[in-house]
Amino acid sequence: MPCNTPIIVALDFPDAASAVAMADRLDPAQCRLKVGKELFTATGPAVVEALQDKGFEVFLDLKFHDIPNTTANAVRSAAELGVWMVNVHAGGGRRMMEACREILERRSGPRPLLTAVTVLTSLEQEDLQEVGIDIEPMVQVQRLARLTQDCGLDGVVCSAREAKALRSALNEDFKLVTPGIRPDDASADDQKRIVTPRQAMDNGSSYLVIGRPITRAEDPAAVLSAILESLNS
Ligand SMILES: O=C(O)c1cc(=O)[nH]c(=O)n1[C@@H]1O[C@H](COP(=O)(O)O)[C@@H](O)[C@H]1O
Repeated sequence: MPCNTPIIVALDFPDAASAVAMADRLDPAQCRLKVGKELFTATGPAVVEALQDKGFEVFLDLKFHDIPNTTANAVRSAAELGVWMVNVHAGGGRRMMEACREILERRSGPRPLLTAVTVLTSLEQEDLQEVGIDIEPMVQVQRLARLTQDCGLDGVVCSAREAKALRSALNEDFKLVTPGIRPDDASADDQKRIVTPRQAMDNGSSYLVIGRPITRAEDPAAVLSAILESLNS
């Protein structure tokens, strides 16, 4: 059954067994799943296939950032896995992002959505300053989002705090993928630019990436259902 909700559950687990056990508690009609660096480094592509076999669409979140040739070939390898979405860092620049889009266009078969991370949701202004970026996160996100759209990618990963401003500045179908989502009663953990699920949707997010508030809950399916309900109320 195709998934028609905006929720992407981040499976940040150290091994395939834990990730698959979590997937078994979730419903592919209610969410997509995200495989990131921890899980993929530990297990390789097998876990992606196992999750797909259970009916889930998978966002392969490896945030590629390298020279254009290396990154584009990595994106092609991700596409060969049949994933629904793959991402790169917008900071890799125009030539890198264009090479990634072009390699997907040249390939036959289903094309994953290609998105670019703008400014990580764990960063705030002081963190940017320390790495030589003397502007507010919002300004840097807007700059990188415009560049990403210009390079022909499908969307960006950003905080839902920035989604409202981006939604009005970018094409209607440009995807805004927003992690750093926290229901009112949840701990922020290491996230800084956080937003509630409902507010994120009201701000114009296309997809909400949610990890620990669901995966560390005693009853992950119940938390997911409550979040979905909060979006409909
Ligand atoms: O690309 C991402 O998914 C991502 C980008 C970003 O700016 N911030 C961010 O938290 N993420 C990912 O989103 C997930 C958030 O997980 P929780 O903080 O547990 O909800 C993690 O898997 C992060 O790797």
